Amino acid sequence: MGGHGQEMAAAWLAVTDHADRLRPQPLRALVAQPGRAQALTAALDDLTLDLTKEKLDAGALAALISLVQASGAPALRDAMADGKPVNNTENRPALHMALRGSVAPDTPGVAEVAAVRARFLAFAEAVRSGAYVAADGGRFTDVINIGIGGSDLGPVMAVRALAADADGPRVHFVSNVDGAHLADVTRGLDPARTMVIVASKTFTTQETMTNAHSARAWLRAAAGEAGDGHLAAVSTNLDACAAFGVPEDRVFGFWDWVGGRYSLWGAIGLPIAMAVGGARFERLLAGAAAMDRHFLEAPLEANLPFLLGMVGVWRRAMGWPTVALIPYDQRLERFPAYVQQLDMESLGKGVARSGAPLERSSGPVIWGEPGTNAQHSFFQLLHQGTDVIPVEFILAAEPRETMDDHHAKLVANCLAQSAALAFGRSEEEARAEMAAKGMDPAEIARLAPHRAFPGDRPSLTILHRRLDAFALGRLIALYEHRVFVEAAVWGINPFDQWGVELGKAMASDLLPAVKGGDASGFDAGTRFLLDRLAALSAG
Ligand SMILES: O=P(O)(O)OC[C@H]1O[C@H](O)[C@H](O)[C@@H](O)[C@@H]1O
Repeated sequence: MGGHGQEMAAAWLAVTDHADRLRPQPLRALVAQPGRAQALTAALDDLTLDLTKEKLDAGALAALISLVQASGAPALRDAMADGKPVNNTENRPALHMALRGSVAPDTPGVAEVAAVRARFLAFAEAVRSGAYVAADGGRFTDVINIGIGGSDLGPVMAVRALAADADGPRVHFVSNVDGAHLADVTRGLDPARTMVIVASKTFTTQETMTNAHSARAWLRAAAGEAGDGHLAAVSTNLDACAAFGVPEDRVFGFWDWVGGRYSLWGAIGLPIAMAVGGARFERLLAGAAAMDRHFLEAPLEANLPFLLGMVGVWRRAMGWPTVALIPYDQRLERFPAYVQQLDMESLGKGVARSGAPLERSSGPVIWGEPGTNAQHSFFQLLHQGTDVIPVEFILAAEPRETMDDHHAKLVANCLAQSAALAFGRSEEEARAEMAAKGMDPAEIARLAPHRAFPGDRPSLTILHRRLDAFALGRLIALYEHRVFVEAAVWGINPFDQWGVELGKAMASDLLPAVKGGDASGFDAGTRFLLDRLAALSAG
């Protein structure tokens, strides 16, 4: 697996040559080239990827396709779908596609997927319908999901994204070990009416277990031991769930071949099913499965995840280290946070699959907030700052809320931003505009440099018909597979996350000292902070 040295070196050289050729070419000129829409857009049904405002052209794209081919990414994709151990540092397959029916059912390890799905969807329906009731015989009105990382971000993102379809209990999320999180979520909730799902692949994560114990105490304070009937668990660690006091019939399992950040398609998705019901959850899976088919079958030049991956590789070749992800969709407000984990935990690596140091930059810094809000805060820097920050816009043609002309305004703003970033406004244009308003010439001269926009800032737009469960599933799977493509080209294993371990281990070591124990073994800086903390909390 992986590319062959010489072929890869030549393919990289071609890509960097194109990057050097295109870097000085203004987007104004590139976008005006004929045939750009044919060469730089692609679609899967209504889902459209517009790369016309990326600093790319057909020649650069062809070089990127050759690079992808030389890297062996298509063969690695097929190996993933076949259940081969593509997660080479943990010696296991990465079979999240099995959770939406996109791998052969006889693939080793996936036999239980459908049965577990049927169980957790039935449980969600029982809570929603009132067939499964609270200790006092009444219905559950609220659900709290306790989990962190992949056991939180997918569900919280999806539940917010699908708010238009929410017809079940209200679903809340607690992730942070900061007691403020649990306190703020439980304040105003009635423990007699609340179900708590403890979601943790390992069932050992400090934050989740701490919150789980406190939440169980909150339930028990209201209903005694019967409060335990309000608990459910999602984990691969069934013994630990039993030890925590959740009986088997309310424990929903998954498998070590699902990474946390790829797990919302299985039982980790229980809070989504609680909020919107099993039928919509199946639509979410169907949307992801449609993207899986496309990823597995479409030719590279028309394959959305491959194209998006190539753009990611291209941006690093151009020297741009960060990406702003800006959904023009309020309900996708947690999508950037979700993609942060998906992308940065997968691609934030400095060594290749072989363990050799990477020769090139790998995953970018991803960040973002929904538009139009972002326009009124950090877009200043995107337009006039000294760094080029590529933007990914996400936009639906149809709103879920038809309210006056809100949606037309949202759309106009999104299109305006990508055009403004690409084309800017020259100093001459700024001057002419001020002159047309009759401004004083000295004032025009003074302000022109401040009112000019350099432009030439790339972006892409992902457009779909409307945000529903199917479209959301498709969009998430698009980003999942894009990460896979980038990892394959850079030669990274995207399925491990050893980089989160060190801080966890140090936190365990520090806990006794924070509680007042011996701190002499720690470094001087840490001892200073421990002393200050002790002084401040005492005083
Ligand atoms: O589901 P859990 O085992 O509680 O893990 C929760 C999260 O914590 C880990 O440290 C990883 O960084 C994440 O990939 C994971 O999703």
